[in-house]
Amino acid sequence: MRDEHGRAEPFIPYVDTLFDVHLIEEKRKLEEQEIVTLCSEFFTAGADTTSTALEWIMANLVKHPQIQDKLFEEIKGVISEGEVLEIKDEHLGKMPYLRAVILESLRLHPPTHFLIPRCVTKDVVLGGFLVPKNTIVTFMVSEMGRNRDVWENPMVFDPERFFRDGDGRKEFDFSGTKEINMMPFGVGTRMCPAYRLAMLHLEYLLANLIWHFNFECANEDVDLTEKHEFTTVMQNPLQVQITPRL
Ligand code: HEM
Repeated sequence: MRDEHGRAEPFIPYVDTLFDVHLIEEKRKLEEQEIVTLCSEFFTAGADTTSTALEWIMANLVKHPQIQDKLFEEIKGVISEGEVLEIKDEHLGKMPYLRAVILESLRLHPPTHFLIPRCVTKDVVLGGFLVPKNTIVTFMVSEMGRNRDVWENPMVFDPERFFRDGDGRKEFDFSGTKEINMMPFGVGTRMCPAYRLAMLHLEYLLANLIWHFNFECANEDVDLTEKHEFTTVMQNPLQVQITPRL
């Protein structure tokens, strides 16, 4: 979707909406400093997460060249002759394997291994355990995506797993209203407000990178050891040899 200036919709409304926020209990609008803080939080929350996600995706595509080739073939099948310079958002919806590659990487290597902690507001019995009021609860995002009871061969990078359950175009349930088997963006009222933007960014960046270049490992093998920083990054950053595709 694009606005009247031709800009993709997810990029437009955030700052505008902050000017319209009305704090009902305090009966006031946001102050300038609050708007600046929210904008800065938005950049921090968005930049590291997206770049970390992209690094893990590229690492897996370098480690598994046959998956990179398959992705390139999908892109080639969508782009018609003469339309070679830039893959645009209207092409992305026709690339289910592209989306599956990104989902598979977010399952196995979610940029944030924990959600923002929650506090229990009243005593709850969950799975036979009492969770008392005021308990701080943390959700282990990476453990969910690697759960053997839910995912077959969870440590194998296999984008095809997102097709086995349907025709591959079935929309993945990010919000977790139907089922929750992974939650790279969290779920519920505090889930990542920018998950659509993040997916669009990743699809756009990845499709254009793979369309123009071939990525190969610059070392003996890709080391997928993790290191916990603000996001969970590669301990040994990815080093690649990049060749333009002819
Ligand atoms: C691959 C990229 C991204 C991932 C994996 C990601 C993941 C997450 C996660 C797990 C949370 C916490 C959700 C919860 O506790 O339930 C979150 C919150 C948030 N994210 Fe993202 N995010 C990404 C991209 C972005 C982008 C691009 C932006 C902004 C442009 C953004 C802005 C935010 C904000 C503002 C919050 C806090 C929401 C709140 O506290 O209510 N994120 N994100």
